Amino acid sequence: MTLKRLALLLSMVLILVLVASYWLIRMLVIIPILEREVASLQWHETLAVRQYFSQQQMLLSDLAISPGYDHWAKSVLEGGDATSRLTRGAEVAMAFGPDLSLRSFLAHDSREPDHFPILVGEAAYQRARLMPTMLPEREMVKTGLLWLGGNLYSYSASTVCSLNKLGCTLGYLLLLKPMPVSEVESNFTRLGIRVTARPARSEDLALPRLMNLTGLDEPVRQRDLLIRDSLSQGAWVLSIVYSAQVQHGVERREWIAFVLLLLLLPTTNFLLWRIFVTPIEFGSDQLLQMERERQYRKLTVNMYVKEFQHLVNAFNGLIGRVEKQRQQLQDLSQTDSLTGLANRRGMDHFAVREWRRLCRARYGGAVMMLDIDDFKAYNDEFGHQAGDDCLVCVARELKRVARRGEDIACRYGGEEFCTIYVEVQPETVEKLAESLRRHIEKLHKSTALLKRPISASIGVALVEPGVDLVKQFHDFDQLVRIADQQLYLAKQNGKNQVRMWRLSTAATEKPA
Ligand SMILES: Nc1nc2c(ncn2[C@@H]2O[C@H](COP(=O)(O)OP(=O)(O)OP(=O)(O)O)[C@@H](O)[C@H]2O)c(=O)[nH]1
Repeated sequence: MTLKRLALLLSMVLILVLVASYWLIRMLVIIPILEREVASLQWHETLAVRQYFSQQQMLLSDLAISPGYDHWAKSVLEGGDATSRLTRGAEVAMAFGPDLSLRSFLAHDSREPDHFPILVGEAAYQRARLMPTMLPEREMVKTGLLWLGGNLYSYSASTVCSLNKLGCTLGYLLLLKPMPVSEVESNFTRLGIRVTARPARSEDLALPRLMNLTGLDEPVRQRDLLIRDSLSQGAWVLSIVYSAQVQHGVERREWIAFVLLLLLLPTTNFLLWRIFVTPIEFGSDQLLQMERERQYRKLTVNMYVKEFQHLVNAFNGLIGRVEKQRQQLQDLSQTDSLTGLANRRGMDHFAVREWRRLCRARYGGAVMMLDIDDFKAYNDEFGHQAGDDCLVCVARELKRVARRGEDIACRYGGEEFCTIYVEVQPETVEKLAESLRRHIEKLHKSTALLKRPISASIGVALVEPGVDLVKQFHDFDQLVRIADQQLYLAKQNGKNQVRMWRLSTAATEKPA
């Protein structure tokens, strides 16, 4: 798998992990917390509804036990105006407005005071035939909610005594306060709660009761609560649609966040690409190129990631050390250990490089072969060590005359040396060769290493600037062979002399 694909895959996995994590946190943490919160809020909203209804009943209850109630009730029952201020106790009822109505009825069964038969209207009043005076000590005041003729009422029922031929008959006064459904609904609309009421059906009787708010821990959108009417033994259902809701579905904001997250994909991919892929690709391309060319260099890549940069630094350090060791090995393999000059391999290496330049630039050059005369005799006379010292002394002289960067002096083998001069004037080479010969002649005077005077024969192959070498020679060795031939001629001619072969642009002569 390529790094590009890996980066793409990683960024996709990253997004998926983000979405999955969000989803899990939402389902396992946020929603349960929300549900608890909403359940608590809904509980309070239910409580507010219950309190509203309780308050309505309490108001009637307060009215029924207030001191002016009896007189007011009596006058109203006898046809007085319920809202008249002249009626004693009317102020008690004034708080309820003109909607308040008072009904009376006889106790159906005084043994069951909790269950009043509902008798309303004129008939009930006639049957009650109330005495002009009410019993001051009413046995009880009962309050509740009543669904009557399609309307909702809050009521209070209190006992009264009606005198007739049979004596005192227990009766009831029913104080009714209409609670229009629209009014109830609008009362809760301002709280964000929607409340509707309807008569209960038989299947509704199992619903939880409004006045008993236990077991309402689960948040729901709408809750139906049963209100039992103890007067009529009827029941009705109050439906509460809560303002506090748990949104289980994915919200628009979440979709937007999800889309933004998807848009993050190319962004994260780009960042992964820039931070990881591009530098690594660049580095690996460099490594592949090095492998192809078999030339190892330091990586020139800047990693953004610290650890990767450490790897690059370590690689570069390693390459640096290997290159240094390779250079040392190359130097060693191309250096003569006795004299410190380049050996034959070193000379070949140099020659191949310079030959190309020589051919291309035609700046001229020279190969000088030098051989110590009668070195065997010197060796035999003073020993091998003295012979080595002699070689070292001659090598120093060669170094001295080939000190320019472009020149190279090397030990060609045994007591034979070779110096290559590039970009040099012919006269200079002549002078250098002759001066070298003379210096070697007088060398014993300047160093104690030499036991006696020595001499050297020199053969030179000189190519003047401008000569087209390609036309004349196959390779550099041809020049070396010519110089060697000149050396041979110098030896033949009596040694301790310089023999020079020269190729000028004008000359057409072939080497001898
Ligand atoms: N001490 C020492 N002697 C060496 C070394 N390499 C070669 N020789 C000796 O150099 C001598 C070369 O002798 P020859 O080839 O006969 O040449 P020559 O005696 O110089 O005679 P001409 O070249 O004709 O002047 C041999 O005796 C080799 O043993 C070396 O590294 N150290």
